Formats: sequence, C-alpha cells, structure tokens
Amino acid sequence: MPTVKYQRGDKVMGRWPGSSLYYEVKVLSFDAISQLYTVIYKDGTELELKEQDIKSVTGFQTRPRSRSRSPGRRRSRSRSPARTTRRSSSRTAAAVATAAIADSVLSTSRELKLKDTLEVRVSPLKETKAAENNSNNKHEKKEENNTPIKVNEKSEEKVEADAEKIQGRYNLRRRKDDSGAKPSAVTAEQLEKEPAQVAAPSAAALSTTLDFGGKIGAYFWLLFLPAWVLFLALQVNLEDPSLTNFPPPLPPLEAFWDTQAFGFVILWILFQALLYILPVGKLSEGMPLRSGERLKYRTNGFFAIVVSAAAVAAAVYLGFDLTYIHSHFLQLAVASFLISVLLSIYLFVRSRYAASEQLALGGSSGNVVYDFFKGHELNPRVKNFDLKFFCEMRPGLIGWCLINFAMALAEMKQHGLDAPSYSMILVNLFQLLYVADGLWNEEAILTTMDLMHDGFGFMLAFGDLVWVPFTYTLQAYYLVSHPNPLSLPVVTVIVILKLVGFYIFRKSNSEKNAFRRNPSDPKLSHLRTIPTATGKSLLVSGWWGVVRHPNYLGDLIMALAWSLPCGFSHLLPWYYMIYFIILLVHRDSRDMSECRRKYGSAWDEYCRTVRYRIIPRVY
Ligand SMILES: NC(=O)c1ccc[n+]([C@@H]2O[C@H](COP(=O)([O-])OP(=O)(O)OC[C@H]3O[C@@H](n4cnc5c(N)ncnc54)[C@H](OP(=O)(O)O)[C@@H]3O)[C@@H](O)[C@H]2O)c1
Ligand SMILES: CC(C)=CCC[C@@H](C)[C@H]1CC[C@H]2C3=C(CC[C@]12C)[C@@]1(C)CC[C@H](O)C(C)(C)[C@@H]1CC3
Repeated sequence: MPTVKYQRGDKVMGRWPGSSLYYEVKVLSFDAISQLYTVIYKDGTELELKEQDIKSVTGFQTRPRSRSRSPGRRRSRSRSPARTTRRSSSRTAAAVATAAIADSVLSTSRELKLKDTLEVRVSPLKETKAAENNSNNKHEKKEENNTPIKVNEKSEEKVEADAEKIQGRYNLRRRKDDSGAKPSAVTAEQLEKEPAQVAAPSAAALSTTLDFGGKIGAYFWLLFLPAWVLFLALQVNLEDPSLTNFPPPLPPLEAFWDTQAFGFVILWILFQALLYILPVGKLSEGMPLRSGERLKYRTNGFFAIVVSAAAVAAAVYLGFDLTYIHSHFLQLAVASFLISVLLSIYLFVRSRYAASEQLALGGSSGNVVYDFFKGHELNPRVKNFDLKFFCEMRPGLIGWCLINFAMALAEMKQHGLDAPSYSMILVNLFQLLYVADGLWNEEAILTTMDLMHDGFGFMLAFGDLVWVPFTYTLQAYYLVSHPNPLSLPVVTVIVILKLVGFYIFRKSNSEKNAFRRNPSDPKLSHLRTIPTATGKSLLVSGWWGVVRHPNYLGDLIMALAWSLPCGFSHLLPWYYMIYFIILLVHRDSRDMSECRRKYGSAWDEYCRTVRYRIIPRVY
C-alpha cells in the first residue's frame, strides 16, 4: 500500500460504527478505489473504515466523560474489544457493539427515557456471555419471554434500529469478501503472534476476490450457460432425450432465428414493464444501502400476473394459438438470449460511469469479461425503474407460467385431449403456485442475496430472462411428448409432498423477512436470538433454529414434487432438481462465508447451535 496513511499490519484505533468509541484494530488492507481501510477487531470482526475513522494509537486519548453513569452502564462501557480477548475469550464484538451503540445514542440524545432504555440494555451482555459460556447446548435451555433477557431484547431492538440509522449516516462499510475467507477463525492470539500470516490480501486482491471460478470461470460460464440451454431445448423434443444422445441433431442455422418470435419477446417485456410502472400497489422500501438511503420499489407483482393472465385469456379467446410457444420454443429462447446480451452490454457500459457508492462490493475485478458476467452496479435504475428488480420478478417469472400454460395446450392439441393430463396439471399448478406466491410476497425479495449484494450483469440478466423461462419449463415441455399417466393415490402423495415443501418454504421465508423488517414484531417475541456485532440479531429458534436454511429445504421438497409427475424414464425432467441442489448448496456456502465475515463469532455461535445447513441430521 504505497501513499496511504496506515499500512497493512498497523495497530491503530478504529471507530466503532455509529459510535464515538475507538477500539484497537489491525489494518488488513486499503482499497484504493473505495478509499476504505479493512480493519479487524480483536474478536475477528472485520469492517471497512474511512481514514477519518482511524487514529493512531499514540495520539489517541480516551475521551473524558463528565456525565454521570449508572454502575451497570459503567460495567458495560469499561470493556473494549482489546480487553475482551485478554480477560474473557467469550465476549463477542456484539457486546462491544452494544456498548458502542449505547454510547452513541446517548451522545446524540440526552433524553432520560432513552438513557433508561439503554441502562436496561446492559444485562443482555451478561446473558449473552452466560449463554456463550454454556456453549454447545446452551440454547437448548429455553429463555422465557418474561425473563430479563426478553425485556432487554426489546430495548436491544430499539438500539439496533438506532444503530442501523447511525450506520447509514456514518457510511461505515462492511467488507464484501467472496473468497470464503473466514475472519472469525482469526483469533486475537493469532493477531498478536502471527501478524504476517493474518495479513489480508493486498488492496488489489481485495477488490478482486472473485467467485464463480474467477476470470477463467467467467469465460466458462459465458459460453457454457447459453450452450446448456440450447442443449436442453434440443434434447427435450427428442423421443429419447438422453445424455447418451450427445450432441443432439442440430437444426440448420436459419432455424434459430425468427423475427416474429423476437417481436413477441419484446412485446412481452414491454407489456410487463408497463404493468410495473402503473401506480398500482404498494411502494416498498428496500434494505438500507451503504449510503443509508433506502430505495423504493413498486411491489405490484401479483397485480401483474393477474392482468397478464387476463390478457392471455383474452388473446386465446380472440383466436391466438398459444401452442406457437411450443413450436417456436427455440426461437423464443434465442430472441430472449439476444435481449439479455444487449441488456448486459448496456449494464456493463453504464456501470463504468456509476458512482462508487452505487457499485456492488466485490464486483469489480478490472477484468472486462468477469465484470460483464458478474455485474457491477448494484441497483441500476432508469429514473425509478429498477432494472434488476424488474427482470428478476416479472418477464421471466410470469413468462415461466405462460410457457407452462402453452405446453398444457400443446399437450391437448398433440394428443387430442379435452383436458391436460394429471401430470401436466400438477406441474402447471405447482409452479404457478410458486410464482404467484413469490409475487404475492414480492417485498420479501428485497431481503435476498441477489437484491442486497449482487451486481446486475450477464449472470442475472441471462438467468432472469433466459434460464428461468426456458429451463424451468422443461418439465411441462417434456410432458407434451412424453406422457406419464398418474393414478389418483400417486397424485395425492405428490400433492401432499408439494404442500409440505411449500409450508416450510413460505413459513421460514416469512419468519426471516418479518424479523429483518421489524425485529421487535410481537408475533416473533417467542423466538430466541443471538445478538451480533452489527447490531442485527440472528434467529436461533423457530424455523431458523432447525437448520440454517429451512427455506432451501422447503424449496427442494417442492422441486422433488415438480419432477415426480414426469416419472423416471428420463433424467431430463429431473434436471431442475439436480441443478437446484447444486445451486442451493453453492448459495449456502456463499452465504455462510458472507455471514461469517459479517457476524464474526456470533455466526460461529449460531452454527454451533444450529448444526445442519439444509437437511436436519443429514447436511
Ligand atoms: N427457484 C430458484 O431458482 C431459486 C434460486 C435461489 C433461491 N431461491 C429461493 O429464494 C429464497 C431466498 O434465498 P437466498 O439465497 O437469497 O437466501 P435467504 O436464505 O433468503 O437469505 C440469506 C440471508 O438471511 C439472513 N439470515 C441467515 N440466517 C439467519 C438467521 N438465523 N436469522 C436471521 N437472518 C438470517 C442473512 O442475511 P442478513 O443477516 O444480512 O439479513 C443471510 O445472508 C429462498 O427461499 C430460496 O429457496 C430460489
Ligand atoms: C444463470 C444462472 C445459472 C443462475 C441465475 C440464478 C437466477 C436464475 C436465480 C437467482 C435467484 C433466484 C430467485 C428466483 C428465481 C431464480 C433466480 C433469479 C425467485 C424469484 C423465484 C420465485 C421465488 O418465490 C423467489 C423466492 C422470489 C425467488 C428468489 C430467488
């Protein structure tokens, strides 16, 4: 790090986010682009700080405090992270954060009422510590809601809310690290003894910690993903769709392009865009950005699918033959692919001109291909039109249902049926329920990884506009030419399976979403939580106490129920299940690294308490 004030390995005093308290930290690296230092606290929590939030140890003086404080509060304030690690190895940065936040809030508001709240706040630190000392099965002993910890959790949430606001104001950032580095594994002792080994990547490396196989991976995925969609689309039409039929017979080049199909895709996207901008439905707030700002999103997805269904019904009534979608599947996919490429080019170019605050952390490698693939700008918008949100929730998702419906009509046409087969009805209804539920709970998407952390580039543009509508529909497509009659008992079993999966998926997603939006929601008051250094807590009972990703478990059970109606004669209709296991296992590990980095020892504590990731006692 040439020309920067603090060097890698320097021990300095870093301001705790949202407070006026400084704790000893070690400088890990400096990012020349964002002008932020990554520092590590004694308990392993890493944060990004501006230069103005760092002071050298020598010039540092403890601020004299004239204000009278209660003994409880003094006890809380007297511990710094530095002392923590020497005196009490179990004390987490959460406690430090609490003290810091309490200090900050008191500094900014002298209201007695608030002060009282914060004084009550001191005892959870003890409780937390006690809980941590009981490690391994500490959470099996239930905390009752009427015990002091409950009272304190309430005040904690108040403090958390204040902390969130303050963090936004100070713009202290947390580092995005996709490399899977595990800061919580870096102990204070290591920091003391092995500074060289603990030293983090250089500034350049920091901004280029890449996932999806890095730069080489980006080349691979750019070629592989479209080729794979093409392969599946060609396979599904074969009488015997099988991996052994590789390569599938390729149609002549001109068969890939159809201007009318391109026109239909454009019309569909414009129609969805029109529905999106209509001033109908709620304006929901996204999660706070680094700047502290919260973007507004028009969450009228359910309205959009209802109007789309009405429009499609009207088109069919007026004589439009929807089986066109079945017969022009390949051409529609190619047209959508072209649009996703054009969109990605636009996104890439505009990201070059975007302010650094608007960029996703970790999305910039300096490598054109990687940045194009992964996406760089977090929330690209044209006026209030949010491109990422729109693409993720509208044309592809609603298009998925439209294509499924067209496949049902094609099945009837091809086999001269008066009604679609049971298997086709099940696949259609199950997936319609999934999409409609996603749109009904559209606000919940605002707390997912894609919306909060990932830049918008080729991966998501292609995923949303091509991958979802043209690979998630393969089961319905397969059934058109590969009927699989089902008996009523089998139908019943599959329906029950789907409902069980849906119940787990919906309940767990709603629980987390409600908790993240309002941690003091009375409906969640029975749940136990672990405080973290960031001021947010982690649910440790309820659905999120069963496994670390109960929503993935529900989703996987549903995926199984989608494949079963297609039978076992071919692997192709099971493709979604296989892909989904890979996707969710990868997402889970990405999320684990991200949460470990964000929450440090509190995350480890959570993982010790909730041992399994997705399937209880299995994985
Ligand atoms: N059909 C598909 O193709 C598809 C693909 C991918 C995902 N999905 C579905 O989309 C939904 C969203 O998935 P996602 O991958 O974005 O992940 P997610 O599970 O919704 O979100 C993970 C985030 O939840 C928070 N969290 C984790 N553990 C917590 C706890 N114990 N208490 C409170 N908060 C906790 C953390 O964020 P913070 O702490 O920062 O809030 C974490 O980063 C899932 O239901 C998934 O099945 C579907
Ligand atoms: C190109 C590849 C291989 C990957 C792109 C991934 C992308 C298709 C998915 C990433 C997040 C997914 C997602 C849904 C659809 C598929 C993704 C965009 C989702 C909108 C489906 C409906 C659900 O109810 C949901 C929970 C809202 C989903 C959110 C995540």
